[in-house]
Amino acid sequence: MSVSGSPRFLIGVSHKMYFSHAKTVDWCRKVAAIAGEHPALADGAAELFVIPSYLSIPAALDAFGPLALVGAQDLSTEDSGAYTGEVSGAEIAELGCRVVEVGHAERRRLFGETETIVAAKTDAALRNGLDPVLCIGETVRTTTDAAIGDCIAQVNSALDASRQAGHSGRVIVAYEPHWAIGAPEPASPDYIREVCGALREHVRSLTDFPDSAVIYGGSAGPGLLSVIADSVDGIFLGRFAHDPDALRAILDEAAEAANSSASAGTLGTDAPRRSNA
Ligand SMILES: O=C[C@H](O)COP(=O)(O)O
Repeated sequence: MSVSGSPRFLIGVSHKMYFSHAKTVDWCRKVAAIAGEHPALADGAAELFVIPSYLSIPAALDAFGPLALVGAQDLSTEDSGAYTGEVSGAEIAELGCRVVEVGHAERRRLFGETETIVAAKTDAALRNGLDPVLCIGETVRTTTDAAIGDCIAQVNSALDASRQAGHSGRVIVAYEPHWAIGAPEPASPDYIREVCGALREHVRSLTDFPDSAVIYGGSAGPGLLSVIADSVDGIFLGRFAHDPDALRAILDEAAEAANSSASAGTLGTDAPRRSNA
């Protein structure tokens, strides 16, 4: 059975700083070959986005063509000027990127990114026509209620500058509990379901940011999407997508989960509302 309408699951991968340029090119070619023949992408069950290092963006764009959205791991708060070492959203968009990561836990923890900077970067993405992959999450393991409160506050804070400037667009909220990043395993399925379910409800109420979505990241890998599919719009992968075959397995899961929800008649309610895919 094929899935009609908007892609049901966003499957994102960030390479962080793990790969050399040569390794990135090799990975992109292998994953593009998988994506080109995978029914999940052909049927609209999944949409892939790939975030390599800045220098490998043109090669990733070449390797994937229309098979995946390509993005950057960070962007400047500014669009041009005397900001040595920075890369603007304008240039990222000019290259053909469609998404950009903002506020990843590692940038907050290692590079001092504050809520104010995250909000400025989210706005820089939106005003340049890029979908921010807005990374949020509680720093320490806590109750789901506390995590939900913390995460909703982070989403609202990140969107504040754009609201004031009147900029809107699709925001891909990547819920990544900091304690689950770089860990042996993800947060438990029940924990993810509860937090992502509440976040999804909140994000769907943000009428200034239509088509927005909530995906889970933090040691995600094969086997996870199948058990959290009812509560998320996708997953965000790091280390456990380094093997291209792992990504194939996750696309298999996306196809199966999308077909099950279509058979159960829940696709219309679960599917992220999309306009620019
Ligand atoms: O950007 C991706 C996330 O931080 C997850 O990374 P990880 O799966 O290697 O923990």
